[in-house]
Amino acid sequence: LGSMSSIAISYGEGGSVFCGLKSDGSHLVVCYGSNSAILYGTPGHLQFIGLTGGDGFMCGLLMLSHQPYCWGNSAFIQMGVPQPMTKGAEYLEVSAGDYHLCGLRKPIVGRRKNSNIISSSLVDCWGYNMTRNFVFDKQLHSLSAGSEFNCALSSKDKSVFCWGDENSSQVISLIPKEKKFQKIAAGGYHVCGILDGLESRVLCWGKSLEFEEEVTGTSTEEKILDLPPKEPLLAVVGGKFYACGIKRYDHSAVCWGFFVNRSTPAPTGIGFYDLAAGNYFTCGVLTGTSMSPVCWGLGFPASIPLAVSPGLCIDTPCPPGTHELSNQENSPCKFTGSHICLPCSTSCPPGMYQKSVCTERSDQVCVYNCSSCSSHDCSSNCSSSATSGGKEKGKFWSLQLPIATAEIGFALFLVAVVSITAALYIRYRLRNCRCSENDTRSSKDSAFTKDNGKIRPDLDELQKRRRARVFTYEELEKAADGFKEESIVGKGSFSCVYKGVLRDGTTVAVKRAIMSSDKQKNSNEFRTELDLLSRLNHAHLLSLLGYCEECGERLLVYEFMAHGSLHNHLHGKNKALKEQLDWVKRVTIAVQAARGIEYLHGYACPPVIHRDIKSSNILIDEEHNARVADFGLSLLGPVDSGSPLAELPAGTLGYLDPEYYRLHYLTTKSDVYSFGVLLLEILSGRKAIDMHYEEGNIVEWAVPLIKAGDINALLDPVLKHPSEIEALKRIVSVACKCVRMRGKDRPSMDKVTTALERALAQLMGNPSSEQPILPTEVVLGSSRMHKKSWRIGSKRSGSENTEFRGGSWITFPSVTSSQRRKSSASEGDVAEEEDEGRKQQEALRSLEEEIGPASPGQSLFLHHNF
Ligand SMILES: Nc1ncnc2c1ncn2[C@@H]1O[C@H](COP(=O)(O)OP(=O)(O)OP(=O)(O)O)[C@@H](O)[C@H]1O
Repeated sequence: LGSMSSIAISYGEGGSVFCGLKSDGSHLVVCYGSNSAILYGTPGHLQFIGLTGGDGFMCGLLMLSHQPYCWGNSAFIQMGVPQPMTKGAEYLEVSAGDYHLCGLRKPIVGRRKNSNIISSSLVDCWGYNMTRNFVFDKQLHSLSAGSEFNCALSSKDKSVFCWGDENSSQVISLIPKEKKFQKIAAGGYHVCGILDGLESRVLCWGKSLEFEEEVTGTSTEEKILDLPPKEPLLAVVGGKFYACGIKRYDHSAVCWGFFVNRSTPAPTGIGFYDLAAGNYFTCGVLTGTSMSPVCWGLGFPASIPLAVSPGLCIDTPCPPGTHELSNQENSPCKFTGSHICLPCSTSCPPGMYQKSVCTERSDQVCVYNCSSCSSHDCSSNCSSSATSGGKEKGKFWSLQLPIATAEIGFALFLVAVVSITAALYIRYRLRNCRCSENDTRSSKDSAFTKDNGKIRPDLDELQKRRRARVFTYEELEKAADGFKEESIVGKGSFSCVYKGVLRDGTTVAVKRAIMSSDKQKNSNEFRTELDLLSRLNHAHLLSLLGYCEECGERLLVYEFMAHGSLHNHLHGKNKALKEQLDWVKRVTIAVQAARGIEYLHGYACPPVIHRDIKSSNILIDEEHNARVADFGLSLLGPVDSGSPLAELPAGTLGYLDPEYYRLHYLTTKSDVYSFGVLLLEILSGRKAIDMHYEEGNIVEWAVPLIKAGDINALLDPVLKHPSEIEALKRIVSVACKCVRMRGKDRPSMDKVTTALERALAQLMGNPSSEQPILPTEVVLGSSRMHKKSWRIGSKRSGSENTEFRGGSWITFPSVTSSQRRKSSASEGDVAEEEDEGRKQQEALRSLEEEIGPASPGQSLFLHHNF
């Protein structure tokens, strides 16, 4: 509803969405909220001049073509560039009502002077019985759409002109005659305008106001009525049955009209640059440098983490009565000569007087008249400014300093008490997370003994407790041969990895953090990795043996993985390595990696989200077993995947969950997406991002192939197709589900693991899907931490769960694979999987998930790894 702006709202049954132009001057749009059709349809790569929203859809005016472009869902308007579109038509403004969109055309240049046409306006509308070209014999501006009608201001006499469905709105017959307006805003069934002149009073009319009688006469529990403010306003917007405005003197928001009872009121004490209204809620951009959006009312999007542009960028000088948005280091208008114009405040609040007038560059400044203070704000402001100068200052401080110091001291004490209590509580809660009895060791059981004054690890104890050993720098330097270039086995973004041999002959990998300017980041990642790795124990997670933190050096010591990373096998220079990785080995690696991740998600308490699942973090040991490595970015996740962490995106592009990087929703399903990319990489042998392909992103490349049933084009050409091609199809289907756009539509890791295990069994010539899952050690002959008691066809007892090692503060319940299967089976997964096997081909074709990762062209993808 309302006029085009840098921010817009969509509402309706599909959910509420707030969209705004980014505050970085890119003119790109970003949206938050709950209507997935809008969120996933947001054209992140298109630049817009301004935005407008309706019921279930959002539209913007494209910077390049000056034509509207809509996304979301509407039964009345075609999404994309609305049709029919007059060839070459260009628009100055667009505005959306509930089910329609109108655009005010640019005046056509080159017409004869004095012809009537020059003072005409062309308005094109689409949707709700309005799809036609309107020609009005007056020049119009400030187009503003209500539910089922439109209004605009006449440039000549500043009068209001409206058209559309008069029956529902009755705004046309009620237009106040001979009134001049600076601005107007159409709402559901009413229009509000700011009257021309210094008073800047608001005047509203329309059918919405008839509700006054209904409301006052009936239950005030249901609706609340507020009358329009008397103060001068800067801006006005219209909701369904209400309107909101920005007050001239303090930029605060005020709303009037009818509100459903549970609506939150407009926030007080804060100023706004601009507002946008939906049906029952309003959002505004806060004044100051934060430019953060804030919403109120009913049913608004819960959290909007990103700053947005506070206005439209124009390239003409700011008109009288407005001033340029100044002193912004990161101006929202990057194009030369373009700027945002904000209305001048014309009067000062009571008790204040104008210190300087509004200029083109800055707004007026109001200060308190200290000689006649009558409000608390004035007194406190005047006393602080008075005491801030001359002798008074010294006196003030001599009186205030001890009080301030005492206050600060008390505050610090309080913070310390609260922090300690919180820390103790968290520790207590985490202890309660433990399910294993082994964890309840006394802290006196130190794993370290004193040897000649130096702390030395008690290896037996360490082995039992699986705690990290503390190494000296000297020890590790020696082990890694002085950290010479020749000892390097790999490099990451924040570290170099060296091969080393400890004094006892153990071959280790020493990960040495590269000192970057962002020391805090390094340090945080180091500690996260250390904390997590020293506590997590699983056959398919890389074991941390110890660490060293001396003189600013941070080193982690891991088991050495003789065969390097999966990335190196699949994409390294040595082509033979890739060929050696046959289908059984590849799928085994996938199963093992899945088991490691499943353990992080399902068996640790609280769950751990890896956040950086990718082929270079899947390492392969001497016996070709896969281990998930690199917990530098890991987070302890929410207990259920339905409560996402609002985290800023981190990870490796190409593997990043779109929901995570677009909406900052981080759940265990973000790892599932990355794992899906990894599966596609294993199946196809191509990199996650590969600019040699037309579709640089593997998901964009693979999913259409899968949907078309062209599995042959997907599978790595280096390997011959296995006789059990159905097994690979099963994995292809799993991968496709993992990379679904919505996290909630992706399977959980335990389901992924079960499906992969079945596929592996099938691939190895075991056709029965009833067959128990093949343990890794049988496939690859590993002796590491596994019992080899299992044989194909044998039954496995619940106590034979040897995959999970030792306990720790993160709980690892003794759940066996078979138990896992049972629990899955209870959810009907087994049946689903079997069914899936039969309907494989059919399912592949009917995959309807909307796949749309960010295009590789986006700068986002220009990442170090590729
Ligand atoms: N324990 C290990 N044994 C053998 N090689 C290893 C080991 N750990 C890491 N490497 C090698 O070092 C490389 C770099 O590892 P590292 O974890 O530092 O970075 P990365 O995960 O590849 O990248 P980034 O840190 O940017 O995510 C790995 O790809 C792997 O080839």
